[in-house]
Amino acid sequence: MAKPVSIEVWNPSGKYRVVSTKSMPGTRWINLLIAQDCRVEICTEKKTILSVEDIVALIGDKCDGVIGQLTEDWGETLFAALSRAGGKAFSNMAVGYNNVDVNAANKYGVAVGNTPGVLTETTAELAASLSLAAARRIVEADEFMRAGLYDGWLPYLFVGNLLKGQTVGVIGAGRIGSAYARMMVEGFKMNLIYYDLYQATRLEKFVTAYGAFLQANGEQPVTWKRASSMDEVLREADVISLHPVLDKTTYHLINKERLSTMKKEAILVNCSRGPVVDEVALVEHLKQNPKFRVGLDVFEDEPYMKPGLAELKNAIVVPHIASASKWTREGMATLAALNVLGKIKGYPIWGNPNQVEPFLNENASPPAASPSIVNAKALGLPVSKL
Ligand SMILES: NC(=O)c1ccc[n+]([C@@H]2O[C@H](COP(=O)([O-])OP(=O)(O)OC[C@H]3O[C@@H](n4cnc5c(N)ncnc54)[C@H](O)[C@@H]3O)[C@@H](O)[C@H]2O)c1
Ligand SMILES: O=C(O)[C@H](O)CO
Repeated sequence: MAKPVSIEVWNPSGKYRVVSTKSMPGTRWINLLIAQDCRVEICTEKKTILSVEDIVALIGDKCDGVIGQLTEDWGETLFAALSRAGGKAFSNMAVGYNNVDVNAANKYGVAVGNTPGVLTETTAELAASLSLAAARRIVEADEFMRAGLYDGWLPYLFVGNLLKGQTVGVIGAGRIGSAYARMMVEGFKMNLIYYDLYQATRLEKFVTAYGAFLQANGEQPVTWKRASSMDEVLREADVISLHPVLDKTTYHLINKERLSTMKKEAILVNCSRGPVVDEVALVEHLKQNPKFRVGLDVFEDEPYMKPGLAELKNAIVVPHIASASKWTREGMATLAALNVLGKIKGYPIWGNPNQVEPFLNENASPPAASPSIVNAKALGLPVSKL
């Protein structure tokens, strides 16, 4: 028998029981659920990562839907428990859903939601911040200053890399990868090389138009290239940012062999998922190549770092905060709640998960749809014509 898990209850008399495994930013998501007759239960346990047993206890005997987190293991056990409790909806409060076994959800007929779009620019901004911080050695310089080591300007003090005119490489040019590419091209006049399974047509058009604008103004135009292999990006780019989904094809995409093909002074940024990089190989590479720098938001065994990483001056490490802006986190909570609510109410699925703005407008009621259900097709759920 699992021990009871502490909760906070909103609208106790609500007809539908919706559980959130964590407290989430803002109150709009709670109000939207209450307005549609939901009793909202929020887990208030102090520990950061809930176990499968904790979540089974939270689901209990009757539960219509759950909002969960990317740190939780949503597999056979949890979907079976949710299904037994009468639940038909689960949403991650995240766009990535590599922590969810979608086949298990399909088996129990549970819709799986995610939260695309609302975190695109926020995540791209953090990737750009890490790129700049690594290029200009901002964290090292900050530590030096605070340690009282600065005794006057010197020609060699914290010399880094100029981004203008260098090449930015993007692996996974989807929503976030494309937004990051635009920031680096437009903001720093970098040339672009990208690799994705699909052509990023809008991104290519943007760089072409921006290059023409620069040329018309007497400046060096920026260029773009769609690489035919990932290795081409690794060989040619000065700054490389990783933005693919994590799946079998991207696990350890960056390994010892591939690191050795990169420029000795390259910068590698990872704001996707930790296991996209073989972190042990990365630590070794950083030790052997002190001018190679990394900016990491995600780690292979979160919350842990592989031994040696924390001691390296050529690594900047932050705790998975790429989507951490107030607007984005409140929006993620809203989208996750509306995914669950939409399924409970029998609404159709929103037609375009890349355009979720109508759900985020605080001054209007959200559309009667679930914003993004990743297994809608597998479950045969109807798609909204709105
Ligand atoms: N660090 C964070 O806080 C944070 C925040 C948001 C998203 N993410 C991660 O970023 C990922 C991407 O998010 P998105 O909204 O841009 O998703 P997206 O689906 O729009 O983009 C992912 C891209 O990866 C490409 N891709 C898939 N397999 C590939 C492969 N083998 N090689 C090259 N490209 C491949 C896809 O074609 C797609 O264009 C999420 O799945 C999530 O894991 C992390
Ligand atoms: O996938 C996501 O949404 C992130 O990792 C959380 O910000």
